[in-house]
Amino acid sequence: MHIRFTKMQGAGNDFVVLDETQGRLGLSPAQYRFLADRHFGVGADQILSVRPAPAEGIDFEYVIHNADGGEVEQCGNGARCFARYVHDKGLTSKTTIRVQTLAGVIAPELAADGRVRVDMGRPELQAERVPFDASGLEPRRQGQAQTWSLALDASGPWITPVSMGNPHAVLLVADVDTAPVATWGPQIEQHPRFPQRVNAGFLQIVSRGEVRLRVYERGAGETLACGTGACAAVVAGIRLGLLDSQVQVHTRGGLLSIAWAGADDDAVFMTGPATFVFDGQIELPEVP
Ligand SMILES: N[C@@H](CCC[C@H](N)C(=O)O)C(=O)O
Repeated sequence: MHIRFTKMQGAGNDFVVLDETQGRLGLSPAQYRFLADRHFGVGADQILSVRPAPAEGIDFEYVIHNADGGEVEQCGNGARCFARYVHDKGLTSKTTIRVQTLAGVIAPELAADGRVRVDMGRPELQAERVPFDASGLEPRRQGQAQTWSLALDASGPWITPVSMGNPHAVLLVADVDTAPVATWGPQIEQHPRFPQRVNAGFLQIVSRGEVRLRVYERGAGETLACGTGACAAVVAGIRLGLLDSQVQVHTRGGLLSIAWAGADDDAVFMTGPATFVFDGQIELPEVP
């Protein structure tokens, strides 16, 4: 099968975007993995599919597959690229679009400066809803947050579980450059207390309005940036009493601005870049 695609990136988190507004391509998990493969395919952290609106009041459906071929609930950097794609490819003239994801409706908005601002919805901090299995564990309270030990070694790590529609475990580190992302990342991602696996965020507090962040993503490994990871890290940092409501998040691939007013019902807002890289076409192998 021969398909057309667009390569995009948001703060270095890179995507293959597929237009399925005129009909589904019906790709298998192995074909998503092929597209994401950096040696044999195009190369991407996630594959984003643009589908027609599933209901009244919604503009598009946004479907996300990780590089491992699994479908996931949410992707923040992808949401910005999705909005830039549907607007610049002429699929809509709206500058604020309502997008259905597996995790609910989000609302990206194209800003005048070229960046995209996304209402990412409200975070979920109830451990069992992330989901995180805390049975038999004693939490440690810090500020308004609870942290839990994953008992990987004597130091913990102590994590704050947060859902942004997809699951995150946020842990504080002194320096992201020396944090054990490559060793702890996969262990946290696969930890049995996270029944749906998890994205692991390593958060360094620089000041009350500035952090550095590295994320080992579920189904993709460490990426240059993770939008939902940035939202989850700022929510955790605010609840831990360490951050104010507007935070600049430095990732390895760029800067994301996150705002959260701090109450359970408040939505998290993320602003950042969304960049077109190239259009292409590729022959997909017929793999199930
Ligand atoms: N890169 C993303 C998150 C993509 C999904 C994630 N790996 C998961 O499995 O939940 C972002 O920018 O949010």
